[in-house]
This record gives sequence, C-alpha cells and structure tokens, in this order.
Amino acid sequence: SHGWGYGPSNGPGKWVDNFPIADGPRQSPVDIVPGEARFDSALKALSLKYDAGTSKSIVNSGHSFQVDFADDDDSSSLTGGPISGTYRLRQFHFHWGGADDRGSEHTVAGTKYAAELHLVHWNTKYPSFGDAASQPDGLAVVGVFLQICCRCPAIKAKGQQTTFENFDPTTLLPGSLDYWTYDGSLTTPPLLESVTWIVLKEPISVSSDQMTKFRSLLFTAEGENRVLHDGQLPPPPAAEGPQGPRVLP
Ligand SMILES: CCN[C@H]1CN(CCOC)S(=O)(=O)c2sc(S(N)(=O)=O)cc21
Ligand SMILES: [Zn+2]
Repeated sequence: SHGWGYGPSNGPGKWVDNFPIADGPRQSPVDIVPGEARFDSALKALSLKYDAGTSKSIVNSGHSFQVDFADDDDSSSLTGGPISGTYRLRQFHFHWGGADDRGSEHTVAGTKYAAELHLVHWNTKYPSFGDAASQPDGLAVVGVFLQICCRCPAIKAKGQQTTFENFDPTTLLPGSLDYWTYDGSLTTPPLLESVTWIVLKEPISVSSDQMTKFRSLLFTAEGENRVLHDGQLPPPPAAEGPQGPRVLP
C-alpha cells in the first residue's frame, strides 16, 4: 500500500523509511509531564484573535478533516504566548482514535485523551505558508484536548457541509488559555521540525456520540480495506434486524 497512514504497514513506525527526520531531535508528539515542566516567567499570555469571516471550506484530507481559512491578512492570528511577531491561522483539524479511551497525539503524564484539535498558524515574517512550513520558527500549532463528557448539553449536530463559512474557531477553545509549550514538529509526514507547540492545559468536552460521528469518517478510497484513523478496524456494518437498522449506542 503506497503512501503513509495509520495502518500496520504504513503507520508511524514505518514513516522513517520515507521521512528520515522521524528520527530527528525535535519530533512530536511527546508526553507532557506537568511535574517536570519548567515555569518561564518571560512567557506572555496567549492572544488568539479569530474572525469567522475567514473560514473557507471543510475538506476530508484523507488523514483527517480540515477547515481551511483565508490567510491573506491578519484577521485570524496568534500573538503573544511563546512566539514573537504574528502567526496567521491557516487551518484546523483533529486527531482521534478507535475508542473514547485513546486518540490524542500528545499525552499528559501518560494520559490519552479521546481526541486532539490542532489550530495551525504560520509566521508572517515569511512570504507564504509553504515557505514558513520548512523554517524552524515557521509554524505555531495550538493543541486542545477533547475529553468525553458524561452529561453534555445536547449540541445540535450540523448536516453535511462542503463550504464552511462563518465558523468562529473561538467556540472550540476552553475557558482558560493556560498552556505548555515546546519546540517540536509536524506530527504527520513530512514531520518538518518547524512547529512551536502550544498545548492548552484545559480540555474541551464532547459527547461520545460526537466522537462516534468522527469515527464514521473513513479515509479510504472506494474499494480499499476500511482502516480507522489509528489503524483499528471499524466494526462490521450493522446487520439490519427485524427491528430495522441497528442504531449505534
Ligand atoms: C496530512 C498532512 N498534515 C500536515 C500538512 N501540512 C504540512 C506542510 O505542508 C506543506 S500542515 O502544515 O498543514 C500540517 S500541521 C500538522 S500537525 N498534526 O502537526 O498539526 C500536520 C500537517
Ligand atoms: Zn494535527
């Protein structure tokens, strides 16, 4: 099977074959151990300014789904925190697993969350996103953990959308912007060591139903075997019993 993925033959353990930087000095993700984190009084508070008008589209990138933003001005940008200058929001996407007990890329003292949101920003000192992506200070990704909440307010799920206009990513942020930060890399090929990671300490809550909807997004072309995001095989399609199609719990 060509191309990287999350299966047994093309998953993270194999990426080094085509992307030797996988053995580099600043590879992400990492396990964050709060007790070993150093407090740095020089760090500023994070400043995230997002304009819903810059959201453009939602796309199944084959490895996740991604919401792309117009980045031809500073309307949606990140300043403060560990970075200097202004970084523009380019896209956000999620990472999740085959069940609620796993799926995040970063872990906190070994704890896995059900999913992880990545808001990808690029340094405007470079002429374009593509240029920035290969520079050691080119990207800043804000990571937000998703935890399963037990009694969630019923959040109405939207229908299918291809254009994804007027979405304000601020709605995806927790109450506190307290963060851990370290210099790392893209967590997928090309694994470029160009990311200042800013991982928020406070998770956001999602319902198990919403996670089930994430998992129903399969990233295979027609006819290929179905593989889930973390390489786990999905359950066989529900058999239609006398009572009609089985609704997933
Ligand atoms: C599936 C491909 N993912 C990558 C595509 N891009 C790479 C640069 O291309 C020129 S990117 O900068 O949009 C990012 S950020 C990101 S993560 N998970 O570390 O936040 C992965 C990727
Ligand atoms: Zn990511």
